[in-house]
This record gives sequence, C-alpha cells and structure tokens, in this order.
Amino acid sequence: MPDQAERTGGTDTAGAAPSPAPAVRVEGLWKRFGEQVAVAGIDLELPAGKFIGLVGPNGAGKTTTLSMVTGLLRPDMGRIEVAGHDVWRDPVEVKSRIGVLPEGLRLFERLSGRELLGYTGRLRGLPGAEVDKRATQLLDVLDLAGAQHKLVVDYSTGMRKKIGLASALLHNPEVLFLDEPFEGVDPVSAQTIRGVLERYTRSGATVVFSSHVMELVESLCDWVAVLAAGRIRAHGTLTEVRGDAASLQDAFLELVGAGARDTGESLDWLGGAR
Ligand SMILES: Nc1ncnc2c1ncn2[C@@H]1O[C@H](COP(=O)(O)OP(=O)(O)OP(=O)(O)O)[C@@H](O)[C@H]1O
Repeated sequence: MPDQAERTGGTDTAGAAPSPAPAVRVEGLWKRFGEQVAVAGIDLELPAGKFIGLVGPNGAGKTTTLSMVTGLLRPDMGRIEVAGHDVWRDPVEVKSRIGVLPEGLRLFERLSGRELLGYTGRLRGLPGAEVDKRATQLLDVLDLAGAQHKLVVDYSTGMRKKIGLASALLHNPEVLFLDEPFEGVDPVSAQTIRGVLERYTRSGATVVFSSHVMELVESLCDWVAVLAAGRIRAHGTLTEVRGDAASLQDAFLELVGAGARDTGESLDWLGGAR
C-alpha cells in the first residue's frame, strides 16, 4: 500500500502554454461541524474549460466542499475564488457566473416546470422573450416538454434533476457545479444530460460534478480530484490520477485506503440456515 501523500498533476504540469485562470481556486479551506471535521485544509485549483469530477467515499466532504465553493455554506477558514472573484467578498458577482445543482435539490414545488424556468430566468435578470426561448429549448432537449405544465411536486427524481439542471443552465453560467447529477436518473436521461454537458464544456465552460460512480467519472471527465476524510488525496488529469492502476476505480481504492472490506467472521448468519 503506497502512503497516502497527495498525488498531483494537472494545471502546473500540463505543458508549456500558459494556462488560463483557474475556474476555481481554493486555499486553506476548513469546515467543522461540532467535533466532526468535514473539510480539513483543502488547497486546490480547478482548471477552466474542463469536465471535472470530484470523487470520494461517503462522508469524504464533497457536499460540504461544493456548498462552500458555491457560497451556500460559510467556511470556518480559507479563501475561495470562482472565475476570478472571491466567493465570500463578492457573492453577487460569483453567483451571476455560476450554476448550481445542489444535493437535496429544493425547488419551488408548486410551480410547473415551465413556470420554474420562467421565474428563475427573471431572477437572473434575463428578458422575458429570451427566458421563453431558452426554456423551450431546454425543456425540449431534456425531454421535459410533455411535462412542462405539471407541478414540480409531481415530478419523478430524474425529472427533478433535469429541471434543476435546466434552471442551473438557463443563464449560461461560466462554471456549473453539480452534486451527484446522475443519481436516480435513468440511462436514457443520463445520456441526454451527458450530451448537454459535453456541448456546454466544448464551448469553454467548466463543469464540476461530484459522484461515486467511477466508470461515469472515467468516461466523462478530463480532470479529477479525489477527496477522502476532508483532504485532497490526488488531483490532476485522469491519466495522472489513474497512474499505473488499471482503472480509476482501482486507483481510487488505493488512494482512499479502502480495499473491499473483508467481512471475516462477521455476518456469518447471513445466508446461513434459517
Ligand atoms: N450539517 C452537518 N452537521 C453535522 N455534520 C455534518 C453536516 N454536514 C456534513 N456533516 C459531516 O461532515 C462529513 C462530510 O459530509 P459530506 O456530506 O460533505 O460528505 P460527502 O462526501 O458529500 O458524502 P456522501 O458521498 O455520502 O454524500 C460527514 O462526516 C458528515 O457526517
């Protein structure tokens, strides 16, 4: 088992050309909930224009980190810049440049999908006709046109993710943060979401998403950060983080020090005589 020193790569080793300003810059980030240290001193730069995966086991601190980076949760310590602006000193500027699909996704349940997009667009300061045009296209592409007049409270889990994604994209943000965007989403919808996100990053925008599904991260992301116990264990391009391992899954298990847990003598009753 190699030691768990951070494996790095990415922006600083990417080549001779000067890289653009990072999409996200985090310095000395800490967050504690009572005795529980959720984020234990993160320093990280996420390159702009990439599809970035933030991966880690349950309780690693992914949601806490994303909440602080998007201005939803105040850090105990540390500095965060998104698109060149300080998240906590310049929140309005940052919020106009980002889209967020948070965990738990609280939506205005008593609006229809179409109304939700209309309301979000007006809150974002977009002209009504432009909101209508973008809403129609997003509802269509995300296969929600047939459900656009249904109340959000009656949407399925996958439909909620898709209308949440549409709301997050409506103002064409520079950086999009998605907490587990594919959870509860069927393969057809996942493919649709994937297509929308790939198109969006091709235009130079940045997607940062958290996930436990390594195959998905491996197939989607060009850049990965691995988080465990509130610290960054590795970050860089997919190839750099994968290192010599056969897959990202293997590299992940090695990095977080969690080979499949041997149940040993425990659970010996399970599957035994009844
Ligand atoms: N509001 C809170 N109050 C107390 N503890 C919290 C709170 N939010 C998170 N934690 C704790 O902080 C740690 C990190 O949690 P977090 O939700 O950020 O992890 P995660 O990587 O997103 O996990 P998962 O993959 O299971 O969603 C966990 O130990 C969790 O119990």
